[in-house]
Amino acid sequence: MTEHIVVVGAALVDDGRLLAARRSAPAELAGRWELPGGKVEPGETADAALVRELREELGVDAEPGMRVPGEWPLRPPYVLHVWTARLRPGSPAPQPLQDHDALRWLGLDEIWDVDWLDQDVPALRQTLTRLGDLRTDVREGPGA
Ligand SMILES: Nc1nc2c([nH]c(=O)n2[C@H]2C[C@H](O)[C@@H](COP(=O)(O)OP(=O)(O)OP(=O)(O)O)O2)c(=O)[nH]1
Repeated sequence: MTEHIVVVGAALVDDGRLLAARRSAPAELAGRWELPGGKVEPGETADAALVRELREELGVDAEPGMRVPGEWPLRPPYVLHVWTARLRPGSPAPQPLQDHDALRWLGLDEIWDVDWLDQDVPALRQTLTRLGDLRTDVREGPGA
């Protein structure tokens, strides 16, 4: 039986915008955009991993919200889970400290303006249906 290892991606929302992060490594992923996050460590809960990864990668103090239903396959043995998150009051603004070389806050009409990792596109589509205010008027994805 193949064990899945969960990668948590944060749908970090602030002021009606979603944060996208551009990967700086490894070479095959560099330049593509993703939800910030990372691997859940053994014995760690997903929401704890999310808070840890966002602190390490972005320097923010984040509060996890809800898990977006679904699981998206990445390179085996990894699978992507998405959680909504927001910045706690007083959190520093995100900076690309680790793993990323650019960040963008995307408004409603900008979600599909960046070159998301292919495997993130279905996860994002599902996430957008769960994001309340961000949902309205969002196009359905590349080619839609
Ligand atoms: N964080 C994140 N990783 C993603 C997404 N989509 C996607 O394919 N991945 C892949 C990239 C990596 O191969 C893997 C996550 O690894 P990572 O490098 O972000 O995780 P990490 O910080 O725990 O890494 P590590 O250096 O400790 O091994 O999942 C996504 O939306 N967010």
